[in-house]
Amino acid sequence: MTTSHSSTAGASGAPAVELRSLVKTFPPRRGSHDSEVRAVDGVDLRIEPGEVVAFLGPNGAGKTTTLDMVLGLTDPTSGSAEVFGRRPRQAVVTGSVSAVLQTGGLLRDLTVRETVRMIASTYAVSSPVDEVIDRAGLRSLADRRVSKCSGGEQQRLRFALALLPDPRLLVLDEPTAGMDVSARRDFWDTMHADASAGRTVVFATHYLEEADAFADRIVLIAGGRIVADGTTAEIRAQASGRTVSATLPPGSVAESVARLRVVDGVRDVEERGSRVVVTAADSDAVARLLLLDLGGTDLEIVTAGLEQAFMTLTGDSRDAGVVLAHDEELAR
Ligand SMILES: Nc1ncnc2c1ncn2[C@@H]1O[C@H](COP(=O)(O)OP(=O)(O)OP(=O)(O)O)[C@@H](O)[C@H]1O
Repeated sequence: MTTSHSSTAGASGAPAVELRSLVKTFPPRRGSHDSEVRAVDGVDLRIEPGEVVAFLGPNGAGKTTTLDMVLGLTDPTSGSAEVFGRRPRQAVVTGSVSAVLQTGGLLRDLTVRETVRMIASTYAVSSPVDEVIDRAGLRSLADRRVSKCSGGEQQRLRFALALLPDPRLLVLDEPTAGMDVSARRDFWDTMHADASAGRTVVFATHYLEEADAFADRIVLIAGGRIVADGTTAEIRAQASGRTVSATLPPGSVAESVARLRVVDGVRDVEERGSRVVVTAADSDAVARLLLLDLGGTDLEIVTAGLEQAFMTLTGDSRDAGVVLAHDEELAR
């Protein structure tokens, strides 16, 4: 299959996306005493043509607001966003960038093919309808009404629509939210095939494994800032270390936690009832202290995985909606 987009090189050699000191604030909610919300708080980022980049972060991290500025849907409070060296709105108008958003935009009574044909007719130049349907993996569903398509199939249809202008940059904001594992896998299989043709792809996700499996590069966002940026392996290395946990004698936890916190190389000490979980560079020293001095039992030492790295870098985001569970099927 051939594609006509020339995403491996920007026309002027410009990066696909360049964000400089990007800030977006929102006023406090009416009647609230809170201060303004700094949704994006000084983001500098350069994405080269052809990269596949995941924005990974917990709820409220600032992913959507950042992508909205890349798409020209909202203006920065300060700083700048450029797409292939242009202002985002110009890039959208010329078809250099398009987006797959989570909701909206589909008419329930049209079929899949009718939908693609209708949107294609709004572009001055568009990819052929049947080619786009094929590329989005929709050939067998082309005559199905949108209302009869599953959530995952409707997302593939939105993907097909985003492909129509043959954009050099495709932006996807949590494209698989609400899909089950098998629908997510199907969606990413389709995306993999398309991205291998050299298109630049930037997507936001809560799913660690999705970022790991699909992106070349992960940009970890928390509190409106980039807290890590690199390949999965690099991110793991940035937060390398081991987790040592043990059960402590009743009544001794608070004192032991205080002692553990001041040990050289200890990054984090967490209390879980009578157990403590310590993240440290030197796990042997911590294990010795726990067993010999603090009366610890049931010792466990675990090498930090990507999940631990994520929590170390963002602060524990488990409650904020980041999906840390492994989906082995996705990570093929
Ligand atoms: N229009 C708005 N008015 C006020 N606050 C907003 C607005 N849009 C976003 N925010 C706030 O900005 C912060 C960042 O939100 P954003 O939607 O960018 O995060 P996110 O990382 O995409 O989160 P999620 O994964 O939950 O979609 C949040 O605190 C959010 O409540």
